[in-house]
Amino acid sequence: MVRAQTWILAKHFNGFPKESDFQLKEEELPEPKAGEVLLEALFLSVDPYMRPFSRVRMKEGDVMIGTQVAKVVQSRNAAFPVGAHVVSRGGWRTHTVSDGSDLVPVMPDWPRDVSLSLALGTVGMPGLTALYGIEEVLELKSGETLLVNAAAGAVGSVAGQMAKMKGCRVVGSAGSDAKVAFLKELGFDEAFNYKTVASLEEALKKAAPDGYDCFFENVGGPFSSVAMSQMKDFGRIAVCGSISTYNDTEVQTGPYPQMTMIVKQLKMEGFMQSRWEPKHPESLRRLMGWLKEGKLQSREHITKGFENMPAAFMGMLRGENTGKAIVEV
Ligand SMILES: NC(=O)C1=CN([C@@H]2O[C@H](COP(=O)(O)OP(=O)(O)OC[C@H]3O[C@@H](n4cnc5c(N)ncnc54)[C@H](OP(=O)(O)O)[C@@H]3O)[C@@H](O)[C@H]2O)C=CC1
Ligand SMILES: C/C=C/C(C)=O
Repeated sequence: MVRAQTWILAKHFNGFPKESDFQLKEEELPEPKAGEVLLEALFLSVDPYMRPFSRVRMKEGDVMIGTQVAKVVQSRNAAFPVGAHVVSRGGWRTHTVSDGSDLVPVMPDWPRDVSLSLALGTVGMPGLTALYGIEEVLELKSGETLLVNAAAGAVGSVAGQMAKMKGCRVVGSAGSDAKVAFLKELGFDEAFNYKTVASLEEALKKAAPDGYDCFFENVGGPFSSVAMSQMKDFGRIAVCGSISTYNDTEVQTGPYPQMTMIVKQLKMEGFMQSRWEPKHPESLRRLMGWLKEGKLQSREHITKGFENMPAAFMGMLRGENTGKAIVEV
């Protein structure tokens, strides 16, 4: 018998999440049956989607949704032997009994000198999101100018670096001066702190006086409207996320984008990285290749202790993370 800890959604979030919306529970897990494995979590991912998806995909009392890198500690499933590392969609749990259907083995030949936590970040779902946004949605081309917001985060930092690899001019916005310095370290051509600039419009104009060919949108809300007005004619916008709206209790309205889109003849496409799932293995190999070649830098914001999952989640929503937010058990 193993005693597992889980974090439960005690109460649907109303506005910004509170400590009391979560509840830590303990349970005794049964021994794995034929075809099952017992997993021990090593690293848990802290992702923005948990905020909006908790509302549509969860009910109160459910284990918080999420992915983790886990080690197989008991196995009655030949596909997942003891000692294997997997990415599991088991949620906020220290231990999980799984029949294997929600498990993806960590890439074979994962280098010893690369932390397995990156399978939740640069060489995982956020890295894939950046890659598909840049290549499949924007079809970014050499010489183009790209704007990325939430640029110092897990997705934005990879999107910006990929654009640099493609020979683009890249402008990033982020919420602190330390994050702006990080973006410069990554090779962004221009970066600014959207919280302290006197005018977002002026900051965007100053960074790219001729406007933007492409916009990798992670933030939504008022930032989006201002950025849209700075697009070049026939500009392309990849709508990846809308984090500035996730905690809203009332729907934000206007300014409405239609006239700007018509006059500038813009193309705007929302996407989920899961659309390209068949490409994931090859895409992960490409991300790992760039990492090993030193073309892609990766930063993590690691919080220690499973008991700190809610704090890490709320901290990420407040912008405390530079790079990928992770909890190490
Ligand atoms: N479509 C898809 O398939 C996927 C979409 N996403 C989306 O991509 C975006 C980035 O995700 P990810 O890289 O994992 O997260 P990050 O690592 O970027 O962490 C979230 C960051 O969002 C910023 N932020 C929080 N609140 C606001 C706000 N009100 N206004 C502006 N910025 C804010 C903070 O940075 P700062 O200090 O700069 O404000 C914070 O650090 C999210 O919108 C997420 O939902 C992520 C994965 C898949
Ligand atoms: C899969 C992730 C989706 C968002 C919106 O974060």
